[in-house]
Amino acid sequence: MNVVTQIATKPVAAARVGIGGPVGSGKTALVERLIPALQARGIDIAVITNDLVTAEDAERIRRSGLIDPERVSAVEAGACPHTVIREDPTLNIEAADALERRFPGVELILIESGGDNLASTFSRDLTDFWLFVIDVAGGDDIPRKRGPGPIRCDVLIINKTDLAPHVGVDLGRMHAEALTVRANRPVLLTNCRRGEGIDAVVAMIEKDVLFRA
Ligand SMILES: Nc1nc2c(ncn2[C@@H]2O[C@H](COP(=O)(O)OP(=O)(O)OP(=O)(O)O)[C@@H](O)[C@H]2O)c(=O)[nH]1
Repeated sequence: MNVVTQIATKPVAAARVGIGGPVGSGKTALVERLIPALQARGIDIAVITNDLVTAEDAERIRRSGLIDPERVSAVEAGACPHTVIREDPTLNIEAADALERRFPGVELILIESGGDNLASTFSRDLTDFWLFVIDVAGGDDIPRKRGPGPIRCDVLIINKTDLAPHVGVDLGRMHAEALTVRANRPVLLTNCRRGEGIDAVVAMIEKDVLFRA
């Protein structure tokens, strides 16, 4: 087989999108909102979750009925999950490769992981694009703390916008400060409880990850 034929017949790998952020910020809730929204756009997806010593998040998504449970893989980090999404992402790369072999049409793999609070980042060997989820109830000073997660991610998601009035957060100011510390790179607002703001996240994935018009 010549080189041109080899390239033409090589299966196209799925895009890999990381979803990181502090414990409880709403990463799994975002995945649960993204699954039906992406499927409605005809996007073939699979999911990987990273947990410390359990498969809690994977089990929750499998039970949700939103996706074929076989399309959900769990990586048990055994240590702080940032180890397996940044320092040595071998386990996650193997899990993603296995999903691609099993589901050859898969176009997008969502890789959820908590980790080192505001310091967690994804290795570029693992992900093509990554989102970092913080939440309003965690405090409006989070963007100002300039953690590597909120600063370096491709898009910062500020979730739980519904809680702003209850925790005394000025959402407009928090959004503006997040844009400032990120030098105007994308910041999106979501309410995963009610599904608000999800369309904008899907549109960004379609445009910037899947390169669909
Ligand atoms: N009010 C409100 N609650 C939310 C929202 N998104 C998530 N939650 C709630 O916040 C809690 C944590 O959400 P999860 O999706 O489990 O958070 P997580 O980041 O996946 O948590 P870990 O996997 O433990 O790191 C749950 O009780 C959710 O129902 C939101 O937009 N608004």
